[in-house]
Amino acid sequence: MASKNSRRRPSSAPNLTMPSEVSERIDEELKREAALLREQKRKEIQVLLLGQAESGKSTLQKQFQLLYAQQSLESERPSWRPAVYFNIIKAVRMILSELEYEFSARTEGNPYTTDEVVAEINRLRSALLPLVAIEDSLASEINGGVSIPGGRSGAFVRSGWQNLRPDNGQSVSEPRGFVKLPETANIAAKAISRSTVDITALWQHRTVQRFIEDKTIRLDESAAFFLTHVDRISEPGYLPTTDDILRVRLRTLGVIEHNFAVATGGKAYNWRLFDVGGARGQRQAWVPYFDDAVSIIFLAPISAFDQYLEEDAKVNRIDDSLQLFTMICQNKIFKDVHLVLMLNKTDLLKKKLAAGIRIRKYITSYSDRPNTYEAAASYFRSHFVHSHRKHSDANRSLYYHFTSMLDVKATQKIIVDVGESILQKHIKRVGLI
Ligand SMILES: Nc1nc2c(ncn2[C@@H]2O[C@H](COP(=O)(O)OP(=O)(O)OP(=O)(O)O)[C@@H](O)[C@H]2O)c(=O)[nH]1
Ligand SMILES: [Mg+2]
Repeated sequence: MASKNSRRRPSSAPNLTMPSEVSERIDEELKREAALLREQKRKEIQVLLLGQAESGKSTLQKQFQLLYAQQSLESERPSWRPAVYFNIIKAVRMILSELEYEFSARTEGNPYTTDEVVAEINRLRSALLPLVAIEDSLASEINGGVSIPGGRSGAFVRSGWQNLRPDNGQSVSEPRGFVKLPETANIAAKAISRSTVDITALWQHRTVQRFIEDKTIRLDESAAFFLTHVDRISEPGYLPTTDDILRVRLRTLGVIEHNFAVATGGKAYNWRLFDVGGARGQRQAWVPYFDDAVSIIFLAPISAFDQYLEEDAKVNRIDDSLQLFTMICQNKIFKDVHLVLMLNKTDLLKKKLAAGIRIRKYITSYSDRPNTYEAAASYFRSHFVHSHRKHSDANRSLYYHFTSMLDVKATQKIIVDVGESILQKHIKRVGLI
């Protein structure tokens, strides 16, 4: 009996029945495409690097690059020069503006803000003014002319930023490995070379050192390193060392994908690492990348107990990190994700504790626990582990590591270990496709 539908079809309607060999060919093609896609998925390992701003995500990505794509790091090395100059200029500007503020409210009898000190600093300020004036245009050159929504200033990186150099040609008279600097970076290089003595005098000034010690002046974490190495950096043929590259601070904007070909057990895998901007305003950009991730590496800087968010000065950075981690543990979309926690910046934590900074002053619940690295590391770890236990799917394990992202040897060992466990998870997962 004819169906209702076929009765309704007008007699002029085309006959959609295909010859069987055509339909078989299409079936074959579809199968081939599906098999190709499956094969591609089998080879592709997607990993998200998550964590608040300055937690060390981009530094971990650089360590992956150093381990699995040394060649590409070599070719990018010259691109980091403007960023190193930017880090130096920003630090000088921050020191000078903090000093200006402190001097405007100075009190009688303070040996660090006497008339003589003010006169010395003012002389340095005048000498360094042309250098500081370059900061914004250098940031804009590094950013490729794009500014951060919301008007926040500074330099950041986004996808493909290394190729934004307007001129990376090499002339025959220049030494091998030398790459022409973009215009403003070139001006910055010359200004730094001319100002090396004044930068060092400012940096080593007893008032500056004292204000840094008592946190009147707060600088980016790598500022001290670059200011101490300004002589080396101001040399004409300067090329950033690996240590310089690991220390450079540039904010990540949006999500940047990095690909690494890694051979394991005779098989080639394509690791797709997604490095995200960690500031609060950036976090909504993470969402589209959640679905296909086999693993999340979450970075929590445990040295940040005495620091507050740049986005919200009332929020302690460890609190923010823990809240963010809790949200990730709770999110059902991640219930089958391989979760790795890197309790990062342990070198800085040790340094702060050795300098006598007391955790209890910033985190009252730390109470009268010893102010030692072992006690602090275990305390912070237990908070993250507890949050995971409380909010995660019961079947999901948490793999954690204490890390210092500037230590190449130790970090690479961790990357290999973590990589193996992520690969196991991946194989388990694709086995089900
Ligand atoms: N001392 C020390 N510094 C670190 C460590 N990890 C990262 N840093 C430094 O901390 C700064 C911030 O690191 P990034 O990797 O840029 O931070 P991020 O998480 O990518 O930050 P956003 O891109 O803003 O989200 C850089 O200057 C790094 O050199 C660490 O373990 N120890
Ligand atoms: Mg980053």
